[in-house]
Amino acid sequence: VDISTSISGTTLPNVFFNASGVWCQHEDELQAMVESHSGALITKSATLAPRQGNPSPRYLPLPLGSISSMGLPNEGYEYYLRYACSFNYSRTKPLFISLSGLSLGDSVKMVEAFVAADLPCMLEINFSCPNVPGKPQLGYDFEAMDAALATLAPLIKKPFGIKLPPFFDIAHFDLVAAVCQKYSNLAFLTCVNSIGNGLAIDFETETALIKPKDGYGGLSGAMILNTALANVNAFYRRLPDKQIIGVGGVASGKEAFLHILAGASAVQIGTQLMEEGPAVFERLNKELAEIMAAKGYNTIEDFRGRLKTL
Ligand SMILES: O=C(O)c1[nH]c(=O)[nH]c(=O)c1I
Repeated sequence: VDISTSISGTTLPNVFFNASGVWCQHEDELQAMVESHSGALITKSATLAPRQGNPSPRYLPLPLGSISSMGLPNEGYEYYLRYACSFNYSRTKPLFISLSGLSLGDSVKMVEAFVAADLPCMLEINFSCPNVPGKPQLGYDFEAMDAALATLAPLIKKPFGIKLPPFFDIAHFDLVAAVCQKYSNLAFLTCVNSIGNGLAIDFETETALIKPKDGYGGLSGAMILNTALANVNAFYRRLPDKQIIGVGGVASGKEAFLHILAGASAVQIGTQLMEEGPAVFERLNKELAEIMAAKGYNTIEDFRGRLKTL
């Protein structure tokens, strides 16, 4: 995502954009993203049919991040296909489309429609929605993930990416990387989705904070930064021919710097965008540029992936 941004005189690639799900369900939100200082934008994960999602309260900020169980509310893939057809690709910033089929058959139908439209937007196939009651997420079923990629990668033909859940076992990093390596047009991995099925409880009322699923929801924000950095770096080390988009716990230029040091080529913002609004992107670009200047780095490639170990 090298939409360059000129901060303090230097032109830097603008590596920031929204995490799918935040500020991207409706056209007015997407327009606010276009007008923001983000380097790109991505739509809310789409299903075949529109969905209301789970009952509210379904998102809440927490002291160290947030908990959410939205339940895949979206306008249906045709809404985002129309948006992608009318998007001005020459004048704006790169557009990513997130698809999250409730079945492989649904994903195939949505992918076929986007492929038929032959648009410059980039597909990010979501393998990791943790909040659809009764639907275990694909990201934790490695055979099903492999089968889905075996079907979808040849259909998509062009470069595309997948949104992965966090993994917590070295053997899982190895297994998932081995699956991803098989698909040459799988160009990027977005790591990580929320840490699924956490539980936030109100001490006074002794009640779960969010309504869906007895209060179980995805954990995001500061509390998942170190898990996100580990996943970005694990796949960066294992998949040198692919790019990693880092997401999880980025609230300032500092966490963005750490994601890039771990290997990220771009950085998505979720909870902090939810809390601060699209103005967050101007601040993040400025802070990252200041950190780079202070450390003597001129470009992202001067430090991307250069994490040292002891
Ligand atoms: O509940 C959601 O809509 C949701 N929530 C998440 O935390 N990740 C996802 O990929 C999705 I699709």
